[in-house]
Amino acid sequence: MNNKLRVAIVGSTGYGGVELIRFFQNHPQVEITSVISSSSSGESIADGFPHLTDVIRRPLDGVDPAEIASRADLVFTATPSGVSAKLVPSLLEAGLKVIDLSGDFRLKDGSVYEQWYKHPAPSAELLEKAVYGMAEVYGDEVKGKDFISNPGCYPTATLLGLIPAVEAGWIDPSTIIIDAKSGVSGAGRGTSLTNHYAEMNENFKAYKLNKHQHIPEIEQVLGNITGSPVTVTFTTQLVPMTRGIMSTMYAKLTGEHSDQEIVDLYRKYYENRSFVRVREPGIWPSTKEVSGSNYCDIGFSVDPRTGRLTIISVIDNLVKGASGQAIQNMNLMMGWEENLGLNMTPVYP
Ligand SMILES: NC(=O)C1=CN([C@@H]2O[C@H](COP(=O)(O)OP(=O)(O)OC[C@H]3O[C@@H](n4cnc5c(N)ncnc54)[C@H](OP(=O)(O)O)[C@@H]3O)[C@@H](O)[C@H]2O)C=CC1
Ligand SMILES: CC(=O)N[C@@H](CCC(=O)OP(=O)(O)O)C(=O)O
Repeated sequence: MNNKLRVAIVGSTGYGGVELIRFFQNHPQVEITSVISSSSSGESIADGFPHLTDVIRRPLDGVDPAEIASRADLVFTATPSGVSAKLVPSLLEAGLKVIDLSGDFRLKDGSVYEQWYKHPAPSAELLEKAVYGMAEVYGDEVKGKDFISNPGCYPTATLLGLIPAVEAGWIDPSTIIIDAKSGVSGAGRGTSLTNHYAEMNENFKAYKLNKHQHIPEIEQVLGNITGSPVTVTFTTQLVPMTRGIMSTMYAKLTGEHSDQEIVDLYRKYYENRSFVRVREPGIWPSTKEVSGSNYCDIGFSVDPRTGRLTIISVIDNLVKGASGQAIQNMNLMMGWEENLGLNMTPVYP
């Protein structure tokens, strides 16, 4: 008898969706029983993604919560913000466990969501119910739960880089500046002028300055840790590469600490966690060193002249920033080892 967890993917024809499919090929406890599309049901996913030829043989299903519940136990919603907010309530009502990859359920205050996302917020009850699945920080809260809101890509790189120092009180949260860069797959598969090859190749551009929807997510988590409101300066930039996020953070140190002390603090914080790798002093990570993997690599530099700490944190936006982290959350929900199916060595070079 097959005792595998039956999994469905809504938004399977997007970048997050196909990344889930790639990782599930190596997961011993999961069977994909439905790949779902709102626009191409009945077609083969390999029509749009020839790299999935012979990987997924069943045709795409439509978006019907009752039908999904008859085929699967758990559903990933890799759908745009606004879509997840409308769809997830019916999936939960149908009795499915849900892991949502969008930003729709991350912010606990609906009015803050509406201010930054410009869509009607989900109900207060569902915002309360959604567990923010940053496994390294809130893993215990994820265990055994039915509904997880997967963190954003930039917040994942940024928060994993900041939290140990903020929690220890070693940096002043009011001085945090975050300079973040992303590859273009962060914007999804839909084409736009901004992501057009001729616009992005050999180019480097800032966008959504002081207006990015991930600002309140970062501030919500840091505020919960410090116990008082935190505001951050957050700049996002597109770089001409496919995958990867580098988040570079600057903050004032509250006391004197060496690079080695910072490294020791972070190694202690992430002790026994599979996916955060803390670099030796003077060795800083690059995006290629995590590409295709669920790792977040972090490096530091203390500047005794300015009293500031620089933190560099890198992830693959589609893996640790989206689908890999979502699978890590699924593993924790199900009471499995968090790294099940995720032990992928980065693709290098
Ligand atoms: N790309 C990234 O690095 C990250 C993305 N995210 C978030 O994850 C989610 C998915 O992102 P990504 O895969 O990049 O996005 P894509 O744009 O690549 O894919 C989104 C998919 O959603 C499906 N979709 C669109 N409208 C509907 C609808 N009304 N009902 C059901 N499905 C619909 C589409 O497929 P179809 O038309 O076949 O239904 C589409 O393929 C987004 O919320 C994104 O913000 C989070 C972290 C990182
Ligand atoms: C490069 C790029 O465009 N990235 C996207 C990330 C969007 C995303 O992941 O959105 P949610 O997490 O809010 O769902 C952006 O900056 O808006």
